[in-house]
Amino acid sequence: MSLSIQEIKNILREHDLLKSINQVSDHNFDYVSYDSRDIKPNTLFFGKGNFKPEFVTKAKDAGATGIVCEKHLSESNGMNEILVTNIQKAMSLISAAFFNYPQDDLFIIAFTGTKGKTTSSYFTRDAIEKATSDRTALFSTINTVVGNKPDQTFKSHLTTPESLDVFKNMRAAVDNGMKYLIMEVSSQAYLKNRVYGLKYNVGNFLNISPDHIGENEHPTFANYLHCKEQLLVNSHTCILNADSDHLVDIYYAAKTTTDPENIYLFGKKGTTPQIEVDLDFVYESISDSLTNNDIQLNSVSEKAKKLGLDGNYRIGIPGDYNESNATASIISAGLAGFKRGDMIDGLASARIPGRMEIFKSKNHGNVHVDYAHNYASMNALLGFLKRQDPNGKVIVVVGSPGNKGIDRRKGFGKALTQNADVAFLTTDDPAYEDPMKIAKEIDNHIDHDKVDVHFEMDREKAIKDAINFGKTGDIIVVAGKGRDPYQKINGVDTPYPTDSVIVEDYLEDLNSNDK
Ligand SMILES: CC(=O)N[C@H]1[C@@H](OP(=O)(O)OP(=O)(O)OC[C@H]2O[C@@H](n3ccc(=O)[nH]c3=O)[C@H](O)[C@@H]2O)O[C@H](CO)[C@@H](O)[C@@H]1O[C@H](C)C(=O)N[C@@H](C)C(=O)N[C@H](CCC(=O)O)C(=O)O
Ligand SMILES: Nc1ncnc2c1ncn2[C@@H]1O[C@H](COP(=O)(O)OP(=O)(O)OP(=O)(O)O)[C@@H](O)[C@H]1O
Repeated sequence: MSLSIQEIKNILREHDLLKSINQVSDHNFDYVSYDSRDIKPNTLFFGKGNFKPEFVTKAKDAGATGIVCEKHLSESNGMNEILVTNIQKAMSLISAAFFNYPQDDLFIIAFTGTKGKTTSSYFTRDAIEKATSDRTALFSTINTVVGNKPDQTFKSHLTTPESLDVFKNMRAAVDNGMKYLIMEVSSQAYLKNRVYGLKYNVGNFLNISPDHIGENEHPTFANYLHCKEQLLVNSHTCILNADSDHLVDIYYAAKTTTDPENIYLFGKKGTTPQIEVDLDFVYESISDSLTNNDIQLNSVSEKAKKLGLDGNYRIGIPGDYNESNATASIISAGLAGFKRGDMIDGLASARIPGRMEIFKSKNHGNVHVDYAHNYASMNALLGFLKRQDPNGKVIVVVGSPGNKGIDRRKGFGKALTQNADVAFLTTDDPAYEDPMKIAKEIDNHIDHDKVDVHFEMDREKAIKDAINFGKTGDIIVVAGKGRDPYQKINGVDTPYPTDSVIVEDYLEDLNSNDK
């Protein structure tokens, strides 16, 4: 891979991003990086975000010969300096060119939404994996998969990576023989231009509710919605959940760049969308249990009928909200050319790490480990579990993160009051805040006539206490972290065994002791 200064100049001019170039030599760059700890000879270094001038010196000393940034720095004297009006946009466009536009060789299905991005991405990959002969890459919050060898699957740091990593990972995927890519696109990715210039074959809008608003995230809900809608503006074909809030706004965002003939709306049977546009697909819940869901999908419009997707589908994990996630996945796969028969087995056996994992105990009720970590997901999860088993007590272990999503504290208080009998408030990525202070803020929003509240900041102990509290028939929910292997404490990712492992190990002990 290599890229010349002339090519960079052309790209930046075309996109009106170039301020000036101070060219000291005429050569090609052989490597690109935004991190001074990852430099090779002849690197083009991107000075982005909260970077410090000393990182430029470090990069130069390590072999960087060019820098792209927004302001001149004396530390870059002697380097080829490219000044731009927007570093994030420039980095995305230059990275796509450096990695030789790998997106052109992938059929890309993208998902956005407040909830269900990871689930729908896994559903889609599992559904088509066999039919693609294992040639489906995945960029998800949990794992990044760029090939089939063990070292080609690795843990993700962000839901949607930095643009340079997006294109680097896509190049790896193409070189490893991947033909399809399923990716999650966060609103933050648009706010930070991590996918600037990228187009998707199919873009899904799952749902929207207030989240990720506050310091370091979105300034307002309007900005959050706007950022999410950019996925549709950049998709050749759009799939919209017609049961989503703000549907009119979302539909018109899709229509600005996509012919309505290439917009597919789906909804649950019996609900009336807030828009006077006919649905293309309707799904009906046939059964939802604690082990799986069955749905019937019916095409309504002529264009939907052509996809040949009608029929019954079993979904491998429980949660009635997963019916809409799976419907989006099925239509996405249909638009990629797959038929019902290609995907029914994969969808029926789909599993998502840390989402709706159920662990059975002999005498303490069943334990559900799930990633629910805001009002919408907690309410959907607890509501579903209560409908399944209305007689047991609902016992919930939950915390709320520090320095972000402050609104979640109120949301958890509300969801617990509506659905829970007992809450064990604990620690969840406290960052630079005191976890007890966060727990007290959740508690301020709980109605104590309805919920019995316990405080235990050691998360592992809180989980064990909640299990011990449970009796046969009770529903124990460990929410918010799933198989997340860290607690983010004071800027450090502190290793944590994961909720799932703690529950599994503890129940193994209890079950072998309990008669
Ligand atoms: C607000 C935001 O988007 N921040 C991201 C951004 O930070 P940043 O550009 O300021 O980078 P930084 O880590 O402060 O460091 C500054 C620069 O100096 C460089 N550096 C640093 C140290 C050094 O020795 N040398 C050096 O060159 C770094 O590589 C970086 O380029 O770039 C970093 C990677 O370079 C990300 O880790 C960081 O995400 C933060 C940690 C984060 O948590 N973001 C969340 C809000 C997020 O993006 N979440 C969404 C999901 C939301 C959802 O669920 O919908 C996501 O897509 O993951
Ligand atoms: N369509 C949905 N509506 C409401 N809740 C959902 C939906 N899909 C999943 N959930 C709940 O939200 C949790 C997170 O789901 P998932 O990881 O798929 O969402 P996500 O959009 O990737 O979330 P995040 O952006 O927080 O990483 C699940 O564990 C489940 O409790």
